[in-house]
Amino acid sequence: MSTDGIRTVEVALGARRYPVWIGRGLLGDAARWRARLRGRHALVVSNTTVAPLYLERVAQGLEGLHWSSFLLEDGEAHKSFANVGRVLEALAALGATRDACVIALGGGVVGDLAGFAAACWMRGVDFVQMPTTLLAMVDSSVGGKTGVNLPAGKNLAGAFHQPRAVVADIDTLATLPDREYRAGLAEVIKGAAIGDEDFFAWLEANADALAARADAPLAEAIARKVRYKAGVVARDETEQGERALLNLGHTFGHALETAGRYTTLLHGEAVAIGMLLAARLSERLGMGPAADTARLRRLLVRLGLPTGVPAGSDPQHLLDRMRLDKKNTAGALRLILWRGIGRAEIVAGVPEPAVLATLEEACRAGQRSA
Ligand SMILES: O=C(O)C(=O)C[C@@H](O)[C@H](O)[C@H](O)COP(=O)(O)O
Repeated sequence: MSTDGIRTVEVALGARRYPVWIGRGLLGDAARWRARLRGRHALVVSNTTVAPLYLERVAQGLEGLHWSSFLLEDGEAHKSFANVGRVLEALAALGATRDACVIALGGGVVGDLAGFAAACWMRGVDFVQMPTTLLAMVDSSVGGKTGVNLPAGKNLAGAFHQPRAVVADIDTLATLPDREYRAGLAEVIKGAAIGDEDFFAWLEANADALAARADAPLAEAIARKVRYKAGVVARDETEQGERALLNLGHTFGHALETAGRYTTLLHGEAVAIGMLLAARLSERLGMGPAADTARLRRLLVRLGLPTGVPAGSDPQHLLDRMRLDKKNTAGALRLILWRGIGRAEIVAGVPEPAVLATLEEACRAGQRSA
């Protein structure tokens, strides 16, 4: 950590390496991030919830540039192709040239969509991530996965396009609703569950402090998760191997999100449920110890996250959704399973009957608790 309390994690991608700055007051610290903007045009993409709170702070740093803003409606349901088209129209209206920069000010939806628009405009211009949710800070803003949802599934269209910088201003979390904050903690837990048992134990020890948003543990949790993810991305930028591990809980989670038309569960909530389903499936396949599933469940519950599928979920429908996951190969499910805390594994050819049985069991339990 530097003397001003800002932590820097570097995503080491050679000539395209970039910093993730984590700390307080960063949106107003234009001297730092403005240096990452190359040209004279900037388009700030945000949403109708975040812009009234933070757009002005960013705007002060854009003085002297030719810039404008484009606001989305808030929510995952707006991460659509139609809205990418609208962002591209806004870039055209701005007269943005190839050295323009798109600034994503908001959560994961804003970041993914704005990044995808940046990847498309004139075949690719710079973008800077300014995440304002915990989930975006610890996960979606880092690593260059951009894209949109289709009615058929989550994130089915997109591009790898790395940002020029990630500006994670922890002050913005002060206005984040509790439900969204907890959803972000799911992505923190995920990192530990995949590959860092010590971090998992640290999360258990600090769960109450994190639930209360205590300053120091929160900054530490963000930095640890970002450091973990940055390492994976640097080793496997385009998910040819190891990076797929970051998808723990996502195949189940994406199916749940899509089945609920992106309105029932927040992404982090779906990931929490999905991780538990992956753990239960691993148990069923004789891979993961039941004690670790229970430990994962306890931590999720302590941090206020859901652990059961929504009432009315249909197992066969969820399985059908899972067949369209990007990790699959022709005719075979490829899932992230685990051998216990800190030991996730990529498993190809997962038998569908076992997946269906896991879903059926979860849906029966969901029915009982409805
Ligand atoms: O960065 C990654 O790689 C991840 O898988 C992180 C996920 O948590 C994130 O939700 C990601 O956007 C999902 O990617 P997808 O490839 O499953 O659509």
